[in-house]
Amino acid sequence: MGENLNLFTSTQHVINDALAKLGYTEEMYELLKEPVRMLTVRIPVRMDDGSIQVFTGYRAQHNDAVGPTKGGVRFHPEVDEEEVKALSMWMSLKCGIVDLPYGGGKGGIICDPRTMSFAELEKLSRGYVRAISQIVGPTKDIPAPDVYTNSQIMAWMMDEYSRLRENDSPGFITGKPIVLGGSQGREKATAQGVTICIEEAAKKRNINIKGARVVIQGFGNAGSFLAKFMHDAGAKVVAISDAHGALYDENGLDIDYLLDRRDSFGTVTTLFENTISNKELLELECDILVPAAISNQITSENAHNIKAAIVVEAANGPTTFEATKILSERGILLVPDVLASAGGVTVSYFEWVQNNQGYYWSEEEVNEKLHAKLVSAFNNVYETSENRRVNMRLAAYMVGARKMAEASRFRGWV
Ligand SMILES: NC(=O)C1=CN([C@@H]2O[C@H](COP(=O)(O)OP(=O)(O)OC[C@H]3O[C@@H](n4cnc5c(N)ncnc54)[C@H](O)[C@@H]3O)[C@@H](O)[C@H]2O)C=CC1
Ligand SMILES: O=C(O)CCC(=O)C(=O)O
Repeated sequence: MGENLNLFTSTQHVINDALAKLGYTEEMYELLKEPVRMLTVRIPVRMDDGSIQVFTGYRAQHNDAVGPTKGGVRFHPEVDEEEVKALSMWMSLKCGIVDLPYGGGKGGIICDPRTMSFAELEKLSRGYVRAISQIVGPTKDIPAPDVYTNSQIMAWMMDEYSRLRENDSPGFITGKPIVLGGSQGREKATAQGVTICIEEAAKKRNINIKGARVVIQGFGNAGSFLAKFMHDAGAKVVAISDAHGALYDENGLDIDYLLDRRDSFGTVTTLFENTISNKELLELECDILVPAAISNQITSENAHNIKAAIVVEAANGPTTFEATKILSERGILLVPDVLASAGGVTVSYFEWVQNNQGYYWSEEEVNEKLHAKLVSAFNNVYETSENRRVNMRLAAYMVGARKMAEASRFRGWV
């Protein structure tokens, strides 16, 4: 039988293992094995040429025992229902790992924003909010940015929701522009969280970040800010990539120049002639490898060829479960997505808290609180992995699942 590349069913396997290790019954797995709610919507948009295009969108809410559900909205041509379900389950785990009062949610629209005008994107964003408005809200389910969505799209969505409710509702969505109630530090938060995990993982492997060779797949929100943080910390970022290819320089790339030249979709390699493939990038000699783009990048086919000592997953689902096993057996320290990429939702939570209280914090305050949460989460997962003799992914699932399982039990659901 071939490798399981289905993100949803492979996630179910690990949740099942995690719950069994924690001593929960089969009934708890029955509850947590898929989202409690899944809405599919069709959104008609009048395009600039006068034609009508009907887009398909989703919103999945995995488990709301702990509190309202929370998670980003992805605009991408390859969005599908099972992927959105898996992404919502990972959000529940992330919120458990960093101890936020949320369950997991996630949304997506099948579209390619790179080929759409500003006006078309605005209509699509507003249409999506109208279509899902019954099941979302500041105390129900709070969206945020993800792949190919940004603060402008969050602003349109917040405005549409506020108009529908006839109430200014900044707490409906996070990742907003600062002037509309966004939080200091949210834009860079995912990369900050990944950086904190890299620092903690490097300590465990006695790697000095200064001078360490770092390879990053993806140069969007997560990847590009991470490249900057690593560069500023004295690491040598030897390769980065986008959807079109990768750039490699064994002496280190000029990150400030690349940041200056990348477009709003995280594309920069098209400006260069000398590129390598994303596949080659993953197998480069380096100390730290960070997949920060899309899912299913490290599989049983290339896991044996990964040269990094540490793999830190900024992206959601970049490593298959079979590849996780191979990397762990090879002694590579894998920091899983549900931990490494939790910086984004952590600062989204801070944004929501600030919106609810109407009082705003400085960037230093946000970063300090983020640092404390991520260091504690990393060490909790690492210790669980050591003490229970399980790999870091299973350990993270154990830590993440416990809170929602307990909340579900206390509510009398199981
Ligand atoms: N933005 C956030 O706050 C968070 C993002 N993430 C995850 O991080 C990953 C990246 O997200 P963002 O940086 O926000 O997205 P983004 O839209 O800002 O950037 C995506 C990057 O991935 C590249 N890419 C797209 N398709 C690719 C392909 N087939 N092969 C190689 N590269 C490709 C794009 O060219 C771009 O550089 C995703 O898996 C996302 O779910 C996770 C937690 C929070
Ligand atoms: O900021 C958020 O609420 C969610 C971010 C997200 O979608 C993710 O962590 O995958």
